[in-house]
Amino acid sequence: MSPTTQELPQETQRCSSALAKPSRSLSWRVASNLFVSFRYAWTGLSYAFQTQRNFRIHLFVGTIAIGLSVFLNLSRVEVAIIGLTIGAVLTMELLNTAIESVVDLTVRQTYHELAKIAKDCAAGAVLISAFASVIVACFLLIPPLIERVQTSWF
Ligand SMILES: Nc1ncnc2c1ncn2[C@@H]1O[C@H](COP(=O)(O)OP(=O)(O)OP(=O)(O)O)[C@@H](O)[C@H]1O
Repeated sequence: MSPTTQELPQETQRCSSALAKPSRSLSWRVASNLFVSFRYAWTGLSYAFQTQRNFRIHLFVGTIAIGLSVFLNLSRVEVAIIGLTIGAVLTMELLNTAIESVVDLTVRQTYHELAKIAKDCAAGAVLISAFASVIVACFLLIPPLIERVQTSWF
């Protein structure tokens, strides 16, 4: 049987009532306007760039892929598809970093099976998106690249 409202611990009641409000009163700070929101988002991107080696690798490879697609005169749709896949990989990497931080905040340096599942699944999501982007790049970049090499060499 579920406990009545009076039986719930005070902290749980406080959290429940805070969650019911749209003001997000549980948050330590809420962005006051759109500009401030963008500044926080930039801080997150900058944190990921400085601390996550994989994020830097994906950004580097993505920049090469976009440069190559422009150099090879790919159609606008093809460049857009490549851009979307790069965006997906970087987004997954950021979400992976966010999940890692929340897990570390929750369990600190103790081993927990659920912490392992959360981190492994987040890492798996990055892997899937990276794998998909490699397939897309193979289909869209390799054939015109081979063609370009053949016409310039032979
Ligand atoms: N608190 C924990 N409890 C159980 N397993 C953990 C815990 N912390 C980390 N692990 C295991 O160690 C692995 C590596 O942890 P880490 O925090 O470096 O994540 P990661 O996804 O490999 O990091 P990155 O994306 O930066 O390479 C996790 O995938 C998970 O299997």
